Amino acid sequence: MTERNNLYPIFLKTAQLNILIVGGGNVAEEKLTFLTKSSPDAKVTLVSPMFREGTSELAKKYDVTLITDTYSKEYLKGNHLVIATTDNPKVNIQVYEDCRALDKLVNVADNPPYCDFYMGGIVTKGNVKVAISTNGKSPTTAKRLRQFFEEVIPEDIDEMVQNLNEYRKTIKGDFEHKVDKMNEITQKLVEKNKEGKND
Ligand SMILES: C[C@@]1(CC(=O)O)c2cc3[nH]c(cc4nc(cc5[nH]c(cc(n2)[C@H]1CCC(=O)O)[C@@](C)(CC(=O)O)[C@@H]5CCC(=O)O)C(CC(=O)O)=C4CCC(=O)O)c(CCC(=O)O)c3CC(=O)O
Ligand SMILES: NC(=O)C1=CN([C@@H]2O[C@H](COP(=O)(O)OP(=O)(O)OC[C@H]3O[C@@H](n4cnc5c(N)ncnc54)[C@H](O)[C@@H]3O)[C@@H](O)[C@H]2O)C=CC1
Repeated sequence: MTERNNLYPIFLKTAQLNILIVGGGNVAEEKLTFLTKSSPDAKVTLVSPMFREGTSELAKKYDVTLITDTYSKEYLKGNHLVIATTDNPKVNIQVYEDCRALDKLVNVADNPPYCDFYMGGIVTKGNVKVAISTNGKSPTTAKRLRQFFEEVIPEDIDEMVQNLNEYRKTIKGDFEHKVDKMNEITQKLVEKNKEGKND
């Protein structure tokens, strides 16, 4: 049987969660860059003996706290999600084990077996967000797909979402009637794609 991706994507309300990144090097900066690009309201703390200049810049721009120290278990307190990015595999695995013991979700960025979740490729257009994962098999494919969808999803998709949001408030009747109406007026979206037309 061919393999399939069994991961379940969820859309986290980052404004009401605390995220800890352990480490302050290239990988930490990459993860922080994509995290804040998608979720500028994310509350993030980094703990590391050293930080890159770009990381300090991001910390000034967003809700990011930098703690200059080596990792210890105490830093997990108050954090819901943890991402370990140090260049010391023993430290990363320690972070993983400490998190599992406390039922916190953890990602060891360079080590898929030690991830409860993966960071994905992300496209945001107004209220619409698309997240992409290759099941950890090819991050570069996730990046290319992200770039592809950034191109093909129209910039005005948010206008349609806003209009439909207004319209669904105006439909009278029971739930079933509303569902039928919403399905009816959005039917053309999928029909067009089936016929390969874009206008
Ligand atoms: C499993 C996962 C765990 C996680 O980090 O969450 C993971 C793991 C690893 N990444 C590695 C390398 C690279 N990662 C990228 C880029 C991204 N990686 C991201 C996610 C993930 N990376 C998760 C799986 C997601 C999925 O399911 O598809 C993205 C999508 C999101 C993000 O980083 O936030 C972001 C693109 C964002 C964007 O552009 O939109 C590039 C490309 C580049 O930078 O150009 C390279 C270099 C090329 C290469 O090596 O392929 C290595 C090898 C390290 C080594 O060789 O030692 C491992 C470890 C391994 O696979 O074993
Ligand atoms: N550079 C890359 O693009 C990739 C690197 N990797 C792997 O990921 C790991 C990290 O890579 P980089 O970020 O490039 O390394 P790096 O050397 O740039 O950063 C490592 C960071 O970890 C911090 N650190 C070390 N011990 C610590 C501790 N006890 N507590 C807290 N922080 C600590 C360091 O101060 C530094 O900020 C390496 O194992 C590397 O092989 C994996 C994928 C890609």
